[in-house]
Amino acid sequence: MPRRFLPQGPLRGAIAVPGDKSISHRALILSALAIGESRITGLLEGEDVLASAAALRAMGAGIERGNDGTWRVHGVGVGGLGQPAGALDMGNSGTSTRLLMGLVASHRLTATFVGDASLSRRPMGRVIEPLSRMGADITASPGGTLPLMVRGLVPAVPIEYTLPVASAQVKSAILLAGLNTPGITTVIEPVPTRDHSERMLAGFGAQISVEQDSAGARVIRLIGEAELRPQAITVPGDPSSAAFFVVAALLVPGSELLVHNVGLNPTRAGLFAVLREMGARIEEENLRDVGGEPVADLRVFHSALTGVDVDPAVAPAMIDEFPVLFVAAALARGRTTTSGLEELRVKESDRLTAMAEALTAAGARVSETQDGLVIDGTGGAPLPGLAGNGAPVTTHLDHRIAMSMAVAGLASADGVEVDDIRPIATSFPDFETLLASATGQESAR
Ligand SMILES: O=C(O)C1=C[C@@H](OP(=O)(O)O)[C@@H](O)[C@H](O)C1
Ligand SMILES: C=C(OP(=O)(O)O)C(=O)O
Repeated sequence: MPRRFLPQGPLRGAIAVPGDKSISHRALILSALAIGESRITGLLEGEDVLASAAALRAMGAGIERGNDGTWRVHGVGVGGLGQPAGALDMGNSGTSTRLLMGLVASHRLTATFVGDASLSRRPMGRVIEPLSRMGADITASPGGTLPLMVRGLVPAVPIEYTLPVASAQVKSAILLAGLNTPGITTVIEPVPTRDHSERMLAGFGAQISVEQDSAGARVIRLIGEAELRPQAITVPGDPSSAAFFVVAALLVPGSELLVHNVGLNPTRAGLFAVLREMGARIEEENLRDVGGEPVADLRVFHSALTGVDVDPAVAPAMIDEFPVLFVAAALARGRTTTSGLEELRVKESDRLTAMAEALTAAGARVSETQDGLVIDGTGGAPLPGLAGNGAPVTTHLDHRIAMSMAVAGLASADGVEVDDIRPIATSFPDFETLLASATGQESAR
């Protein structure tokens, strides 16, 4: 389904972003493993999270949405999941796949994981390797991709595993497998990644500790055969969704937008730090704690941005925000360079190539390196855009490419046409409604 995103006037007023996708997956999974009823408010009702919910239901958890939007989950206890009747359809969701593979690895059941064309290209070897060491029997398609089958082992074998790639999904898969494994499962993380699993496991009563070793790596230890207590969870707003509105408000002259309910966990907030370094005026208001996570409202003002060299060390804390950062860089003054971003090539699309092609088509000056993009910005002038003259940009079943190029369209002279906006529903079903509200277009729709 194509859509043309035309230049718009300022973004004003206030919006609230939907629940955090990473935290929503974890809230459902841990609730399904607690004994008794958990309640979740603010759950992201995007396709990715709903794929996790459907899979957990298929393995025996009771999961219902109340009319007031609260989700009730009847957990079956650690070790209590049962054999699903059919294949588990993970749709477009890497997080669902990798976390649930971890869960199945230490349960007495066999599950087949399938997904869409994008997910079926993504590497699963990174979870197959440690989960096989724990005793799971995993048969994957050539290249270690979906469809694949996981036969869990009970009792599984605890491992000590140093992450070869900075990946919260791999870390979480091992910890989830460790929940039903006797003994201590240890994950060593040389580069810190998002820590929602650790925080939420502690909240559910698991015995988990995090220390730094002498080399500065995080050492996470989980005592297995855990008993989880049901919780009432409020999911904070997703900084990865807020990112599109923050960048749009920075780029469109005259904007002043209040974005309510933005999760600011330091392992997720890298984009806001980089944007401030580029000269962005982003103020934090009403800093508070929601569900064990720091949250604030962000007041964002149109700002003149200057290109920067982005330190690769910040990458894990903004790994999903690079596509929209590239849009900000395309309108900044001077050059922005990024490096150390090989992981972007194995997301829903190859996000380096996809964004280089899309931004170039919209008139930006971009060159692609092996591990990053180099972008020479317009100095605040709108991108030429490509409405009406040229093929629509290709989003490759990648929601973040679609939303990033929508933002580029707002900040362009002629608009940007995106070939397919359907993937946006995987993480941000209300994106277009909120965009219409922030740009004052509701009545026109
Ligand atoms: O654990 C998570 O919830 C996620 C981890 C990241 O993936 P990697 O673990 O592959 O870096 C991120 O890109 C993804 O959107 C969500
Ligand atoms: C990479 C992403 O998600 P997943 O890995 O869950 O598909 C994302 O949302 O940008």
